[in-house]
Amino acid sequence: KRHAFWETQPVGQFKDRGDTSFPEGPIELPIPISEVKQEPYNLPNLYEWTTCDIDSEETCTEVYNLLTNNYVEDDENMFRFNYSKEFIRWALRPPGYFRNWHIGVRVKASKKLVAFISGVPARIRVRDEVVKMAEVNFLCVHKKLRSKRLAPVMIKEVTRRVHLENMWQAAYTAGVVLPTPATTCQYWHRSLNPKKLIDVQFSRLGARMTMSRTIKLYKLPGTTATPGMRKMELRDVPAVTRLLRNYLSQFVVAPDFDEDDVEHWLLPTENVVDSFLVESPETHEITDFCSFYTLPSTILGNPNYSTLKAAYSFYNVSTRTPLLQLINDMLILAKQKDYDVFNALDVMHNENFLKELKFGPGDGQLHYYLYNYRVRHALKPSELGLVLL
Ligand SMILES: COc1cccc(CC(=N)NC(=O)c2cccnc2OC2CCNCC2)c1
Repeated sequence: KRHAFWETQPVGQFKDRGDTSFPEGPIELPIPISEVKQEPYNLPNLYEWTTCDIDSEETCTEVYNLLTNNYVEDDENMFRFNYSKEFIRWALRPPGYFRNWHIGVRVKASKKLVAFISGVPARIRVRDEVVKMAEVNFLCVHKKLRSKRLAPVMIKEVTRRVHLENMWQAAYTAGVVLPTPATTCQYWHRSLNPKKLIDVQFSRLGARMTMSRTIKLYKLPGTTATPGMRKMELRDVPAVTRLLRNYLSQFVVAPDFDEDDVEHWLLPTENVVDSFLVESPETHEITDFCSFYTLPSTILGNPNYSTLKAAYSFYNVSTRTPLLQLINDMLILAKQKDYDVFNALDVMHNENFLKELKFGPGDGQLHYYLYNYRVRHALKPSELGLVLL
């Protein structure tokens, strides 16, 4: 039965789509915390819940190894996301995070970690309402334990723990269609190292294209073009927060970032997140901002390469520098740091640069979901100002 689980949940149901009688907003109302189930859901007998303390080197390594061997692969099973340990620590410890939202499942007998799901708190604005939500991510069940219906009970357990913190909405993404996408995005890739991308079959040589012609097509200047472009520093947090809040205010769904959020999510962290800004050489005003996060992929079964070094567009704001020039400079910086590919979704204003800067469409879509929050009709990607990791 398709979506047997999701038809039991407070999410927009396919059968209700287009029915404008439903108001936009929460589907179920909050209940008193005392009425929330106080004890964890039952797991199949052989398994037990565990809270993963990712500050612990040992436990963080267990989560890293589980994801490295069992997390999301592309449609052709040629690549698997390979989030680094420092990325996992960054992703799971934003301001106000809850340790017990980092939920693992262990085999009782061996204590082996065989599944994981996480939530982090976020303030997400939907139109003119700021809603406290959990961003749920990294749902992973060991390959050997698939179709044991572990995922539904893990989703119910993270939901229960979110309810205990008096939060009633969540945001998540998936490559599969579930009831019911708030937005469906297309992903795009910009080759930085076309020879490697073709060798590992991430890309194909275009028709009537030679390798040398392809390398020339994607060649970038060695240095950036924008005067005053530099890495973001701690002292820039107030100005970047102002710039970003103003930019994000135009989208239907977007994070309601404050300075603590900007410091956590956007201050550069080596091999995790890179962010750059343009400081006007005349006025010293911060006029533009761009950022990407680092998410390598394991290359499955290639004799010459084991890792694809990928950058993912994060938040970009151009108020003075032309968007094309700002993003092209970010591509140049990523190439300087030896990234193989730069990925982006067609969210926010990204469609204004994708084709121009030689991004090619990916072969899949990323669906965004809101839990217990109905949006009248699916948003256009350009109305979405939220990038999940
Ligand atoms: C290249 O290696 C891959 C390894 C696993 C899956 C995919 C395809 C894919 N599913 N890509 C995306 O979901 C994607 C493409 C462009 C931008 N962000 C993305 O996903 C982000 C956001 C959602 N969580 C995963 C990372 C590619």
